[in-house]
Amino acid sequence: MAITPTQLLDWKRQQRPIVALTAWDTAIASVLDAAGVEIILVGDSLGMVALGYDTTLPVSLDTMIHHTAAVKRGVQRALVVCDLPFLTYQESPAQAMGSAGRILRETGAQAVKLEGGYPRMVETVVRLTEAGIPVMGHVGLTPQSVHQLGYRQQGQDPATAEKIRQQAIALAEAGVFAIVLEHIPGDLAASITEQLPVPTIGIGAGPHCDGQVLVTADLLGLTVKQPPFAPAYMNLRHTITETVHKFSGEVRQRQFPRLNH
Ligand SMILES: Nc1nc(=O)c2c([nH]1)NC[C@@H]1CN(c3ccc(C(=O)N[C@@H](CCC(=O)O)C(=O)O)cc3)CN21
Ligand SMILES: CC(C)C(=O)C(=O)O
Ligand SMILES: [Mg+2]
Repeated sequence: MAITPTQLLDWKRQQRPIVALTAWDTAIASVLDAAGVEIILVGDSLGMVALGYDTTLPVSLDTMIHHTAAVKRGVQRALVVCDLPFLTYQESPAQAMGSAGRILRETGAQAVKLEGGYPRMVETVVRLTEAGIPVMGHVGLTPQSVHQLGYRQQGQDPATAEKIRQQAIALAEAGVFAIVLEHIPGDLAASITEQLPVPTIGIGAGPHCDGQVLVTADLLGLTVKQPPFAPAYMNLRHTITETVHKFSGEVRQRQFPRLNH
């Protein structure tokens, strides 16, 4: 049975933590899905990790659709969420409807995610959810605003902390089924999590969110430069390097292929 946004709401009520990870291709998506991850996010961070850009801003809607369709083909159970990329939704609710509509129709993803909160995104979230499109919010460090915010932790002083809280409340009232809280103090995330009726999914937001998300390449130790809040659970760069060295050695010694290959 596929995971639904409604189910995740129940999980919050039952205080059952939600596991979310990113993917951008069929191979990794199918492994994450079989391993029991609840949410697979096709994050626009793929622009940085898979495509080598310095920021997420160059990622296009066509690129997100291309990768999300690949991810969806590898997934049976997890909820597949696609990031709306920079300037494909901020202009107007109508623009957001067009972009989200293409994502759902052309990829089979069940939901979209957008960055930002009150007042700009509220009307957009209302319109999308009224049209039957589940929306995930994202506040705190919003990487599409890197040229205003940098990649620093947000909400350190009481005024910006309060602004982030109000954005989260407004998004929940507008109808998001979950909200990503990125790179904010743990006590702020804990207090927002307690206050909101919808699940919070933290990244660099402490242990008291309803779920956690990481960029899978960070989790696996494949990223060149990890964000400070993203611990590598293994060193995949090292493992791949050793394996390639082993293969290279066998080719150069004419040990590969062996007769049984
Ligand atoms: N691989 C990867 N993982 C991520 O979590 C991620 C991306 N890419 N790309 C999109 C955004 C960018 N993220 C980042 C990137 C860097 C920092 C970071 O280094 N922060 C430092 C220094 C900030 C500064 O002053 O520039 C910090 O101490 O907060 C944080 C979040 C999170 N997101
Ligand atoms: C880090 C997550 C929340 C994200 O937005 C992304 O991967 O693009
Ligand atoms: Mg993103």
